[in-house]
Amino acid sequence: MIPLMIDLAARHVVIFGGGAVGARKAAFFSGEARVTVISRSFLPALLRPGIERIEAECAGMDEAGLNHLIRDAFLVVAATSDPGLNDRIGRAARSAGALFNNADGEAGDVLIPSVIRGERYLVALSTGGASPAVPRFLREHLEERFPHLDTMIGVQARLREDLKECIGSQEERQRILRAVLRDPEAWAWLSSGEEGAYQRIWERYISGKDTPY
Ligand SMILES: C[C@@]1(CC(=O)O)c2cc3[nH]c(cc4nc(cc5[nH]c(cc(n2)[C@H]1CCC(=O)O)[C@@](C)(CC(=O)O)[C@@H]5CCC(=O)O)C(CC(=O)O)=C4CCC(=O)O)c(CCC(=O)O)c3CC(=O)O
Ligand SMILES: NC(=O)C1=CN([C@@H]2O[C@H](COP(=O)(O)OP(=O)(O)OC[C@H]3O[C@@H](n4cnc5c(N)ncnc54)[C@H](O)[C@@H]3O)[C@@H](O)[C@H]2O)C=CC1
Repeated sequence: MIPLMIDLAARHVVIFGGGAVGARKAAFFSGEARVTVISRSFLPALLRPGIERIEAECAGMDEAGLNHLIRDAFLVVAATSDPGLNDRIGRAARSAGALFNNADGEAGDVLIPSVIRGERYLVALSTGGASPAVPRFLREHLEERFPHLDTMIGVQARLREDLKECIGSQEERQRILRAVLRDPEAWAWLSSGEEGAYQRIWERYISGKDTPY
């Protein structure tokens, strides 16, 4: 499997199963795609505008019934508690040419990763299905460890432009950018905002006498 970033605006994502897993997948997609959840019951988290719901018992549904429900889907997610049903949904999705993610049953052709997203970055973590607790653990660890990552990216972006004006050697510029990333104090300064942190970093690494890198 390989990671891709896909623009789902105006795409239709059809999710089977209105439990905790179906609700999590719906929240994941509903910021961007049109989302329909099909289930015989729905958790309260799914009872909100922006998510279309179809109440249906799918166990006895024939292929034609399933095909009708996914007819214009770009991606189909099976998140019912019945792996046999999930696998049938997967076969229908494949024959309709839609991508398929299976929350429980035979693996589909799409896995949903843990995602850490800021204004200027996106990290997706996966174990390929081996241990879903690990991507979540890593997400929580990284969120806690780097609460100001967006600010650091802003500082780095500005620094790399400004360094081009005053330092001719690319190797030297690279060394400074990397030294800032490894400097615990630089990370601590970020909590006071981008401007203040930038000034202190500039002073330490460029205009000041102290060049610790
Ligand atoms: C294969 C995959 C299919 C798919 O859904 O795409 C899948 C499958 C299964 N997960 C199960 C259980 C758990 N899933 C989580 C958490 C997440 N699971 C997610 C993805 C995936 N889960 C895909 C592979 C991802 C990968 O590894 O790369 C995340 C990343 C994204 C998301 O779902 O939103 C999200 C974290 C989001 C976040 O918080 O950042 C936790 C942890 C927890 O919640 O604390 C547990 C309990 C602990 C455990 O069992 O590990 C079970 C039932 C096992 C059983 O019956 O015991 C199955 C079915 C099976 O294994 O057959
Ligand atoms: N992929 C993942 O990240 C995870 C997957 N799982 C697995 O995913 C499955 C779903 O988990 P939960 O949401 O916690 O289960 P749940 O039991 O809370 O929800 C299942 C949903 O599917 C619906 N459903 C079941 N059979 C149906 C049918 N015949 N027709 C229509 N709707 C039907 C139910 O009404 C319910 O809304 C479980 O098998 C679980 O082991 C569990 C944890 C994480």
